[in-house]
Amino acid sequence: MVFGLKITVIGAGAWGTALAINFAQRHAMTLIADDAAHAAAINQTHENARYLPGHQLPQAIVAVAAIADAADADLFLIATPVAGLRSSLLSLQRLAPRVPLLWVCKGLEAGTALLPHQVAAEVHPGAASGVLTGPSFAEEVARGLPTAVVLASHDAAFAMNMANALHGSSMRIYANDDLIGAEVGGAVKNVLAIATGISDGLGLGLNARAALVTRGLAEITRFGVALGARSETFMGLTGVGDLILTCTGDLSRNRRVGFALASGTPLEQVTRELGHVAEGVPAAREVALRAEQLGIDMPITRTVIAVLDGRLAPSDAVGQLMAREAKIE
Ligand SMILES: NC(=O)C1=CN([C@@H]2O[C@H](COP(=O)(O)OP(=O)(O)OC[C@H]3O[C@@H](n4cnc5c(N)ncnc54)[C@H](O)[C@@H]3O)[C@@H](O)[C@H]2O)C=CC1
Ligand SMILES: O=C(CO)COP(=O)(O)O
Repeated sequence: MVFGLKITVIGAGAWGTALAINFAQRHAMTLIADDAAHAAAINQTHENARYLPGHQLPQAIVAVAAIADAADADLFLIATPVAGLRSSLLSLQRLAPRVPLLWVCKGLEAGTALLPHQVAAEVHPGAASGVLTGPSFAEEVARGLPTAVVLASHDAAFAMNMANALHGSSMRIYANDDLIGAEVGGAVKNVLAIATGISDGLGLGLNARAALVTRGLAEITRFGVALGARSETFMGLTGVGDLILTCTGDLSRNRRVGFALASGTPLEQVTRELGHVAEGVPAAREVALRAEQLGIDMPITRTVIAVLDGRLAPSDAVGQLMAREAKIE
């Protein structure tokens, strides 16, 4: 087998592990696990039982416990939640300041409301970088099912080179230079998946879900364009593509949060029992904050926050949206 790049994946959660399985067909993959015990378990069993149980990892994938143990890479893939992005970037800035990097997290940083590329610009501006994002459940990628995603970077040539390098028979990768649009689509669809989870959990029907998805797309587009994105990006994989997947696919953790809230489970218990990150929970407040600063109306996002904060019962949430005055579409 011919190996292309030496790739270090930072974060051996569900998504980092699934991407490592896919890319191991063409590249030499190292996974940074949570700790030494997690790395040892992955290396012994060739399975990541903590985050992606039931999927065999190719023997060639090696897990280690620290970035310093795998700093000699051609490419870094940051696969932590947004909450781990800044610290990962700081480590890379120190250990491998010129090595290209990609992130795959979807959200806005809690406390700063920054998009991932804005965090990267702050702490690690020296390396070529971008986001890999789009409609892609880890479970299906790990099974080798066909998936299409987008590699977006402000540097169009870098996006094309990386798309070519990572592209494979079960993962089609399109290049795009609308980094803002790609990141906004990925961040806000998680909030809307909580909304459709609530609606479906309450049994409000397919009409209500289609309304939430469509009006949600209008919300994403208004927000993204105000931040400098191109509106057509939201008609692509990272916009409507990921929105449909996450709002309707039962593999979505954010959708599952909505379902559990609809059944009356408190948020704290829902997130604890999930065992994985649900980025829509922290992102909702950051999106609303940024939208308010921009003067953008995001009623579905606002309603999701009211439910997350316990100020609005899930059973009243969709009714409240329906009760808004008639307006032009
Ligand atoms: N699972 C999926 O299907 C997909 C996930 N994503 C995105 O990828 C990112 C990671 O998601 P998953 O791997 O599914 O999450 P996960 O919950 O399965 O795993 C998260 C991993 O990051 C580590 N982590 C958690 N908080 C951290 C922090 N503050 N600093 C450093 N490391 C931390 C955990 O220990 C774990 O190894 C999220 O932003 C998610 O939205 C994107 C596409 C698909
Ligand atoms: O981003 C995803 C699919 O594209 C995964 O969504 P969840 O985090 O809701 O599972």
